[in-house]
Amino acid sequence: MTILSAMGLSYRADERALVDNASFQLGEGGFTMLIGPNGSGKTTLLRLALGLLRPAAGRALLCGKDMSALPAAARARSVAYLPQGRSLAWPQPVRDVVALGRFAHGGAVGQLAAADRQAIEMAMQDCGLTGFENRAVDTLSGGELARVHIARALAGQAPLLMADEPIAALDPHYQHDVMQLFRTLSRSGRTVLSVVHDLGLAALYADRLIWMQGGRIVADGSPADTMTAARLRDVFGVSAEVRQTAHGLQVDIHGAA
Ligand SMILES: Nc1ncnc2c1ncn2[C@@H]1O[C@H](COP(=O)(O)OP(=O)(O)OP(=O)(O)O)[C@@H](O)[C@H]1O
Repeated sequence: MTILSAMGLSYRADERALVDNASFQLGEGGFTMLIGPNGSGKTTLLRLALGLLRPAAGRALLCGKDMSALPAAARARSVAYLPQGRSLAWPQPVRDVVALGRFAHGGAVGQLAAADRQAIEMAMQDCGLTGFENRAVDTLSGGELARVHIARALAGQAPLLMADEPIAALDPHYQHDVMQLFRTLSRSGRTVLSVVHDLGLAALYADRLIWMQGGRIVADGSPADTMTAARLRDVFGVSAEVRQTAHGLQVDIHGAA
């Protein structure tokens, strides 16, 4: 079953094509990563696919329905979106911020049902936040706060998770932890699409890589099929070695090409 269908999406600003005729489909389950250099259009494509930007051409369908026509609450129950720029100015406790992820289910803070509380506890546990529940979010480190945002997105238990650089602030342990968590979620039927900059993690954890360059999708397939030294040179301008090891596909970046 197709969960998300992006068909010929294009977006222009300042007389420039930021996304140009991009098409992809996501089925049930699977961990897909959107990769590409800075400014290649990944965030813009995510926002188009979510119906948050109006395309110059093309359509985005969620389970066959036009994404932009869906009421906000229905969309939030179907898609958890973890945007790139995240800030929290107020000193709320961690648990209350994670609870915001239940809002689309009617679970406002202060009137949470048992199912809401269970989803919140599970999301905090999955993100390594046990013991942080009552900490004010303005006292957290950047990495701890990033995990709170991920937990908030997970608490909604939406079938589709779209995340924009969710692990940028995390140390290697938590980067792997979150990638492993996303993979586990995708194995249990949730569809995960994430922008990731770390090509080593992309090679190790993704089922599928969608490569962007200059606003266009230039490759789409498994890491084994698409992650080649030639493509890394072409798309990212780096000299790299890609090899299959006992731990999976490994990418060694030697430097700028
Ligand atoms: N509203 C806008 N008006 C003009 N230019 C824009 C607008 N939104 C994005 N851009 C430009 O479009 C290009 C693509 O931006 P986008 O954020 O989609 O890239 P990205 O691949 O997500 O980049 P990064 O990896 O740096 O986060 C960038 O050059 C950006 O400056």
